[in-house]
Amino acid sequence: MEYDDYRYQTDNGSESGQETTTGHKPRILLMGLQRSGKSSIQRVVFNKMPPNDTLYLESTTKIQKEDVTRSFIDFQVWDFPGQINFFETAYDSQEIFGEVGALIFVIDAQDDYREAVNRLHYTVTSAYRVNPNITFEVLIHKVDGLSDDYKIDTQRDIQQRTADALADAQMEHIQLSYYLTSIYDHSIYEAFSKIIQKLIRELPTLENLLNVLCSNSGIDKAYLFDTLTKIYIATDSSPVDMQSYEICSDMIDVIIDIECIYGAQNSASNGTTPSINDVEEDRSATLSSPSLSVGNGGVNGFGGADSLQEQLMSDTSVASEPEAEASSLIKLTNGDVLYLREVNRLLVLICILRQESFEKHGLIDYNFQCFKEAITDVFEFSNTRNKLNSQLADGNELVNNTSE
Ligand SMILES: Nc1nc2c(ncn2[C@@H]2O[C@H](COP(=O)(O)OP(=O)(O)OP(=O)(O)O)[C@@H](O)[C@H]2O)c(=O)[nH]1
Repeated sequence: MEYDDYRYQTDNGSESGQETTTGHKPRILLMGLQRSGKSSIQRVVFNKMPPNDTLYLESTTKIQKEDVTRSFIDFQVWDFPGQINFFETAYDSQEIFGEVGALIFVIDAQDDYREAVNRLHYTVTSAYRVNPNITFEVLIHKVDGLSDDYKIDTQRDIQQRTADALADAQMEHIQLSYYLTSIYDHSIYEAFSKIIQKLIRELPTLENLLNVLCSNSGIDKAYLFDTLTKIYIATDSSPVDMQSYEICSDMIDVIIDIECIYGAQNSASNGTTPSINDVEEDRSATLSSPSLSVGNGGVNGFGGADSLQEQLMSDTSVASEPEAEASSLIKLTNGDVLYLREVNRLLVLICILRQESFEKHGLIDYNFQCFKEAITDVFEFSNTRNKLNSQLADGNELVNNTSE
């Protein structure tokens, strides 16, 4: 099974599999006023840029299109320059907005946001006229500098102004979702997780599978993460609390760092299996059969964290590597256990459970194998359906061309 088989196609804009037939990937647009933080968000979430480095980003002058690769989430992110109006007749708005999955509008909450709200209204109503299937998402961004009360007030005010403007334009049926975000904490990943989940056709099935896994294995909370972006693509139906999400997301970083130091690649070259079962962190982390990294190069000692991220971004050999499975266990001082299992090279499952429940880990492992097989079936099925849809659409195109 190649890793491409696990990638999703969005449902948006087509039951007919439009994205596949045109060869275009589903798009996520980042729009908003100048300096609102669009490029920073793109770099931090998808290119692993440290948040502080965004201080030196230059203003975007034309649309920056980027394919997200080596990720389960197979799409394009378009970063728009804030100063240009893309609904003017000089631009082909059908071409830009026709196939969009989500339009994310970024508002700088540390600035006077009245102009941004006007632009949001204009953008949403104009894009909706071109493509009513777009999901509209509003990031009330840079909230790191704001008090909790002020954050809530700002969100309420922006929501109210936007709702009033849409009502005046008799377009109150347009749905907008709001998120308070910052690149300096997990809120931006949490927001993207929710945004991406709306575009995943298989989400209800994934949630059901996670519910079954949790209830049969004594797991309190389970997240299915895209390893590269740390976006969770599904979770079970128990409520998500920021703390559990943050700790699971941090676990990915811990494992990648450990993998980077003790990783499998160098032992692959000398033919031995790395034995790192006794890696003692202060939280007693154990890691077995590590393969979370997707690089093929050597391990670069303690300076390796960056190089692993680089490998993550640059390696092209991932698809041809044989599948191996990473797992990891971190015991927390409060008696909880974090348990990570690699589903495939792009996805990891991270569970939170009580230490007593983990004593039956044979059962958990067995249930995980069933879960993994079910996930594989779901994506194989989706993949086959996408291919069929694409062949059907190609056939229709051929018929149309011949009849012309
Ligand atoms: N405090 C804070 N600053 C942020 C955050 N996100 C971005 N910034 C800063 O905002 C400034 C502008 O960010 P950019 O990403 O260049 O903004 P942009 O929207 O792409 O701007 P244009 O390309 O001109 O349209 C940079 O100095 C960032 O460091 C955030 O979450 N919090």
